[in-house]
Amino acid sequence: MTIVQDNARFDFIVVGKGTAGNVFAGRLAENPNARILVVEAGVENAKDLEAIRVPSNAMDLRDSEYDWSFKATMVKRDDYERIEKPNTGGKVLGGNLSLNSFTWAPGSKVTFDMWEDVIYHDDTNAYSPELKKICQKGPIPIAHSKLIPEMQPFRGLLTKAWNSAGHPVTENIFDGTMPSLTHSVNTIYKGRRSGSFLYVADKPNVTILPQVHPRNLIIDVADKTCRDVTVILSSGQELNLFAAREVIVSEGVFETPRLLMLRGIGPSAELKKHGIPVINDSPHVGQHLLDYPCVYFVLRLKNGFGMDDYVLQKGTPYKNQAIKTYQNNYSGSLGSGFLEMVGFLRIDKYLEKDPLFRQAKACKDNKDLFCPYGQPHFKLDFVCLFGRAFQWYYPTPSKGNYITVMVDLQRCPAAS
Ligand SMILES: Cc1cc2nc3c(=O)[nH]c(=O)nc-3n(C[C@H](O)[C@H](O)[C@H](O)COP(=O)(O)OP(=O)(O)OC[C@H]3O[C@@H](n4cnc5c(N)ncnc54)[C@H](O)[C@@H]3O)c2cc1C
Repeated sequence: MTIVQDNARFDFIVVGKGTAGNVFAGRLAENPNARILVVEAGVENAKDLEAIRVPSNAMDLRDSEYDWSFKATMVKRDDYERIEKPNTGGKVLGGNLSLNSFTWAPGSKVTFDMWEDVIYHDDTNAYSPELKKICQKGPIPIAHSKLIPEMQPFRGLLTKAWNSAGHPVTENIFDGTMPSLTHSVNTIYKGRRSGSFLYVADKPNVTILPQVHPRNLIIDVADKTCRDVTVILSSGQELNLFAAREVIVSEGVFETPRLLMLRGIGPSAELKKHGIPVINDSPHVGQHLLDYPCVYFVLRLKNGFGMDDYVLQKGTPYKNQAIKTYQNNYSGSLGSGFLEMVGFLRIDKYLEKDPLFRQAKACKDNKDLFCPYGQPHFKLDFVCLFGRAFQWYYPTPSKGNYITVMVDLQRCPAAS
C-alpha cells in the first residue's frame, strides 16, 4: 500500500492515470532523477487483475467495479425518445485502455496531411516502416491478433463476403491507406491485455497514489502556475501535495475539463455564469466534445460459427477445455479479444444516391463532406459472439452462436 504524507514533494504530479497519464509518467520517469507522483481514482493493481488481463473477460467489464459507469444523456424529444445508455469508462490504473476493445489502428495518412498546416506533423515518422514492427519491444506491447483455429469458419466466411462486395483485404494498414478488411492489431500480447499500466510498472521513481480524488488545484494567480494539488482520500482525509516542476491533468475527456473549469480555467463567459473566478480565459476547455456515433448489431449465427460456447456459456465442454488451455500458457480462445478482423469501409456509392448529399457535395468543391480525401467512412468490428457489453437490453442467451458487428462512424459530421 502506497503511503504518501501530507505536504509531500515531488517534481511532477500527474492527476489521472489513464492512457495519457501513464504515458506522461512513464516518459518523465526515464529521467532517473525525476520524482513523479500519480494520483488515480481507481485501484492500482490492474497488472495483477485477471478480470482485466484475460482478454476474453472484456465483455464483463461494463458496469463492473472498474467502470465509472457513466450514462449518456437521455434523449427526449417530441418525435424521439431514447432511454439512458451505459457509457463505459475505466476507473482503474490504465483508465479506458484497461477496459477497452483492444483495436490498435494508426490514423489515415491523409487526415494527418490535412492537419499539416495547423500542427507539427512529420509524415516520414508517422508512417515509418518501423511501425510494421508493431512495438513488441515497446512499453505497451501490441501484436496482430492471434488467429485462433476455432474461429477459422467465421473468418473464412467473413473474408469471402467482404471480397464478394468488391472490397480489398489486407494485412497492411501501416502505410496509412485505410479502407480494407484487415487482420487487426490489438493491445493483447501473448494472451494478456496490454494496458498503459505496463508503462509505469516497476519504475522506482514513480509513486502511485490510488483511490483518491483531486479536490483542488492550487494555482498561483500571479504567474498562473499550478504546483500544488489537494487530494481527498477514501477515508475523507485531505493531503496537500507539491510539485516542484509541473502538475499534469489527464483525467480523461469528461473529468479533465471539469476540474480545470472548477478551478477557473476555461471560457470566461461560462465560468462567470457559475460564479467561478476566472484565472485563465481559455475558450476551448470543455468545448468541442463530439459524439462518436456507434451502432451495434447482435445477430444469430449458425452453430459452429461463434465462440459463445467457448466463453460466455457456463459449463460447456468447449469452455472447460478453453480454461485448461489458458491456464497452461495463456493460449487458446480465452487469450483472444475475438476481434481478429476489422473493416474500414467507404460507402460512396450509397451516399451518391442521396440528392441531399450530392447537393451538399456540390457546395464543397465536389468533395465528400465526411471523408474528403479517401479516409474510411466507417469502422466495422466483427466479434463472433454475443456482445453483452454492447447489448444490454437482453440477457446473454444460454445457447446458440452469435455475431456482434460494431459500426463506428469514423469522422463525425460536426468535425467535417
Ligand atoms: C468501452 C471502450 C472501448 C474502446 N475501444 C477502443 C479501441 O478498441 N481502440 C481504441 O483505440 N480506443 C478505444 N477506446 C478509447 C480509448 O480507450 C480512450 O480514448 C483512451 O483510453 C483515453 O485515454 P485518456 O488518458 O484520455 O483517458 P482515460 O483512459 O479515461 O484516463 C483517465 C484516468 O483518469 C482517472 N480519473 C478520472 N477522474 C478522476 C478523478 N476525479 N480523480 C482521480 N482520477 C480520475 C480515471 O480513473 C482514468 O484512469 C475505447 C473506449 C472505451 C470506453
